[in-house]
Amino acid sequence: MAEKKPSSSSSQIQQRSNKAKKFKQSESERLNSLKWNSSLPNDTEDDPFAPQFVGAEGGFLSLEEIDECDYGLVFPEEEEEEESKKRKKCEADLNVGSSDTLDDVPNEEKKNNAKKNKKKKIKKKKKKTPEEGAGATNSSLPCVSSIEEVKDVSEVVEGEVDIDETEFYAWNEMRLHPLLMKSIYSLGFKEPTPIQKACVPAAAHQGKDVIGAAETGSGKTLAFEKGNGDENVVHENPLRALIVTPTRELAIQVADHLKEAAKFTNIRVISIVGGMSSEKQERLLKYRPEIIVGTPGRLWELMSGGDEHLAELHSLSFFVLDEADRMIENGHFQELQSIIDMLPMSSGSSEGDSQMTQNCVTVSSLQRKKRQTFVFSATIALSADFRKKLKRGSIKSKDDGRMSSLETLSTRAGMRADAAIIDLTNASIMANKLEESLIECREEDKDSYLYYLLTVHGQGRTIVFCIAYSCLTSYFIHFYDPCANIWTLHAQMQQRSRLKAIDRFRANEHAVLVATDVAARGLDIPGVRTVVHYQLPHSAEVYVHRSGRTARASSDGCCIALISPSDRSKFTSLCKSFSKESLQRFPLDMSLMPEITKRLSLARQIDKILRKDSQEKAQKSWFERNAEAVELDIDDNDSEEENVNNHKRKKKSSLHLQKLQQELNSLLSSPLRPRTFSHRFLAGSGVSPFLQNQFEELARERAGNNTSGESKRSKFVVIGQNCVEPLQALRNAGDEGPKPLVLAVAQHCNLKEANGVRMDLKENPDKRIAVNLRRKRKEEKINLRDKRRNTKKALGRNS
Ligand SMILES: Nc1ncnc2c1ncn2[C@@H]1O[C@H](COP(=O)(O)OP(=O)(O)OP(=O)(O)O)[C@@H](O)[C@H]1O
Repeated sequence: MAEKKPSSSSSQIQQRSNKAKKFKQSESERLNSLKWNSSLPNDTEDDPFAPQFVGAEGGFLSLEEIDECDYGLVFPEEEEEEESKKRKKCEADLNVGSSDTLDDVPNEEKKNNAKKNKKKKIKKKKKKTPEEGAGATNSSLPCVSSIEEVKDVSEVVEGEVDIDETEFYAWNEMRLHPLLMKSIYSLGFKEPTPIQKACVPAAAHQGKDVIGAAETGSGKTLAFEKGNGDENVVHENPLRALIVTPTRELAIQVADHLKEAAKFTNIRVISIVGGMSSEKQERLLKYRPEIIVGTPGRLWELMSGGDEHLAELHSLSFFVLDEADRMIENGHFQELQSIIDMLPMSSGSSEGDSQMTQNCVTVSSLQRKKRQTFVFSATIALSADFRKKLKRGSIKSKDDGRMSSLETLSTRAGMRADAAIIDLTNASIMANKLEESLIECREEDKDSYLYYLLTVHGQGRTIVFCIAYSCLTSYFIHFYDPCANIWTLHAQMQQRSRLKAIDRFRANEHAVLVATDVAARGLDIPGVRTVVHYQLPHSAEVYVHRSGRTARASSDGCCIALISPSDRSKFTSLCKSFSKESLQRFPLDMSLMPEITKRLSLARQIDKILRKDSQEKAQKSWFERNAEAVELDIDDNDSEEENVNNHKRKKKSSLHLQKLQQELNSLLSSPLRPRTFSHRFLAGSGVSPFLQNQFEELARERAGNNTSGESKRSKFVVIGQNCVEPLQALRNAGDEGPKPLVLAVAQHCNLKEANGVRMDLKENPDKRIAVNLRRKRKEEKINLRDKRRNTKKALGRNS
């Protein structure tokens, strides 16, 4: 019988695998001569994970030590295909799961992703030579056939991302894993931020624990992602990294960042947070993802419920506390304490302590030593005397009763005494490019000033922070913008609505988010230009985090605090904690305030009537419902006269309501007018999209009403628009030079005329007052002179 010839593709696979084996052999000889600097122990005898995770001389795997098979960098052997298929299925499920968890992802986005994937595939196909193409078809990972190719990272990414390798010099210096570098290229991060530069070598190359403090928006998330990204993949999928964050939104955001950073690897990331279906999360945990990001409450719920994957804390290589100082605040997160107690103890703790780990498998001391702990926050350094300790670089290994709770927690989490302590915060703790300012006003006028900021300067995204959501009553939100570019976020909302609010806020570049402090920490939404502190927070830390939602990642932004007399002392002590003498006052055009006050007063009256009505209805229906429940017939005991009076009262109130509504609508349909409003031109210190819409609406209305040729006189033209953001307004106020022209709406004029005529330059109120005074004095002088002349004349006549 003729011998069956192996198919050409299988012989190619065979050749490839032989080539890879030969290469590996020669590489391992070369590796023996390489030095590896590591703080980790060399003794790996009793460490079951050592072969996979620890380099030849301890620490992370070096680039030369990377086994390409673990990254899917060689084409899968035939017997591996089955497993690869299984894995892909799991991944697909996980993806479905995660998008389920965030099932508010707009369909369009999903479609775009699908399109992108398609594009990528086409690109890859084009690049492949015939031999490359043969084996690569089964790999879900990039088509790299040998480790030599992996070394030149730019080649791996070529064709998908435009790369000038020299631009990424600083990253290349860090010798990160090629697949991680690929993600960095695709993210377009040209160079590491200072905190990344400081943390990555300590964490990834020296294997150290890290306590990191750096300003908000400085890239701390990616600083600990490096540790995770340098991972190897193990087919038994133990839990490798556990990241704990204080809020659900932050956990989901960090998980998304990690997914992005690990997108070219097989590493799977899920978020475990409260407010979402725990059954679904349990199902996702069955796929044994390597990285879990979660909030303490739900994590502990599932852990204590006996989830197998979560109980495998002995396999943990990385334990991260993000926004650590928030989690140790008094009365918060008892669950975090419990989770930490489940961790196998580090070498710093006594052996006996490991008995505390009830659900955990008992592990060797070596495994415990191998776990790295990372603690991050922008405001760690603010807490008590921790800053001094950070500077001295002294973290005590034993609780002598004088440690701060953060130190206690770090120690309990197994933080080693030689942890790298990186404090990059400046004296003021705030982000470098953040401009702070304040508006002093009465408590009851805060709504008016907020309305002013949003209508006159509403460019870019704005977050308005308050302590309790109820302080900014719904009337403001409805009346400010009925076409609803304003969203709310607070803890009483359902989790799905919370995520939806964030998505919608992200989707519109001029949206407003009214939020409580659940949004203060960690939320990374690009394009937030302004943060308004409608109410001051209870602590300096929260002020820093709130303000840090703008001016992120080297961009600029501003925050404005509304300070009422009762806020003054709180604000002074807040400024003291940042060593600030004074803050700039936000420049205001007070001539707009009377009209704003009028609009708000109408809106308040309307809201009062509506609320009274709905309360009455609710009371009535409550009474009727209860009567019905006990089968009571309700007699209408009111006399005829009372009924008539009631009816009259209701009619009167509804007429009044109608009138108020009409009045408000007519005000809202025209732009804000300054007190000294010229019907020829209108100019302001800045025009928000909202105001701009109003102008345009008005111009359209005028054009519609006047179709004849003689309509020129009543035509509105919107010209010379040059929006002024709050930040710009602040900077202009500081400038000595002329203020920018902003907008002119010209009645009965053409563009030329409008440009040529007087524009209202944005003046500072003090200047205006001075001009008025001068004019008054001049008038008084003239009057006096005339009087004197008259008396002289009269005297002359008499004599
Ligand atoms: N090397 C980099 N180059 C450019 N942008 C980066 C870099 N690293 C991170 N970023 C971006 O900077 C933004 C802020 O990063 P991140 O959320 O990690 O900041 P953070 O320090 O954790 O802030 P916070 O203290 O407020 O939580 C993110 O949008 C991130 O994508």
